[in-house]
Amino acid sequence: MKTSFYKMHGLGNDFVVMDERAARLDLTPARIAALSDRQRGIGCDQFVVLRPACREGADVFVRFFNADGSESGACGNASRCVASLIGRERGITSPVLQTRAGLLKSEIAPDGTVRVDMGPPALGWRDIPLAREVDTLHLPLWGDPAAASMGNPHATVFLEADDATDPRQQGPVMEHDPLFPERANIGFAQVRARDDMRLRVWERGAGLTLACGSGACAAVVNGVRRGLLERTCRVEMDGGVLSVKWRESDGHVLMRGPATLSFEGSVVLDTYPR
Ligand SMILES: N[C@@H](CCC[C@H](N)C(=O)O)C(=O)O
Repeated sequence: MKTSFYKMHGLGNDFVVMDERAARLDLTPARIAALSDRQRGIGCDQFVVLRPACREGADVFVRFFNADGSESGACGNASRCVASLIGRERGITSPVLQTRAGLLKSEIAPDGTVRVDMGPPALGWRDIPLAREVDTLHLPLWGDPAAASMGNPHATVFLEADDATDPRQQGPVMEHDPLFPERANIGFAQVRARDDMRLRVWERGAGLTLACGSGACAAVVNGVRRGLLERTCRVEMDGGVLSVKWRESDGHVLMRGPATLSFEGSVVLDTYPR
């Protein structure tokens, strides 16, 4: 029996989306990792599963998995993609996504770009989470990173504009540092102006990706906390640009960017190890 999927991306951060709203699929972490494999499976950075919403006001419940099969509470780029999918399916412009990190409101603009309210960041060491009490604005790690959770753990290193650090060297070491009991996504930011930043993100469970939505939100929050950025900032990643605003009135972080459907396909799940 074939199971259909959507292949989508947000600025080149790519996703396989499977729908469990009508019936549960036999998706174990091992099978998700096998399907996410770029040589032996469909291939993606994150694997997204849709379920029926169980919270009042939500249109769909979304679960995010990394390519290694681990689950994450948040994924900014996939949230925009799912919002655009649900918007098209239901003919609505403001889908509400239920996630492990809470309800996320979205707005689809006439040009197809999507704004997602990612909610407020969590900045306390227990909430990120960190293994012990430290100043979350200055972690005792290489590069003096700042930490924040956007529903998933992030640390942002602020590099000089001409710094040649390769995220593939420092990223995996920092992802697995014992200070992060659930591992972490590591952002490498270069502030170019108070409203303009370049960012590369080594993602937990997926490696270096072309863009990371929650990483862009965390980097803006950390840049503002460090006094380096304004609350509204352009974030340029290798896959393109996101616009991020850390709203003063309620502390929510708003992220706007594109959401693209690449193709639809189908796969025989039983041929993948479970
Ligand atoms: N690509 C994402 C984040 C995906 C999850 C992350 N790797 C984690 O494990 O927390 C985004 O766009 O936010």
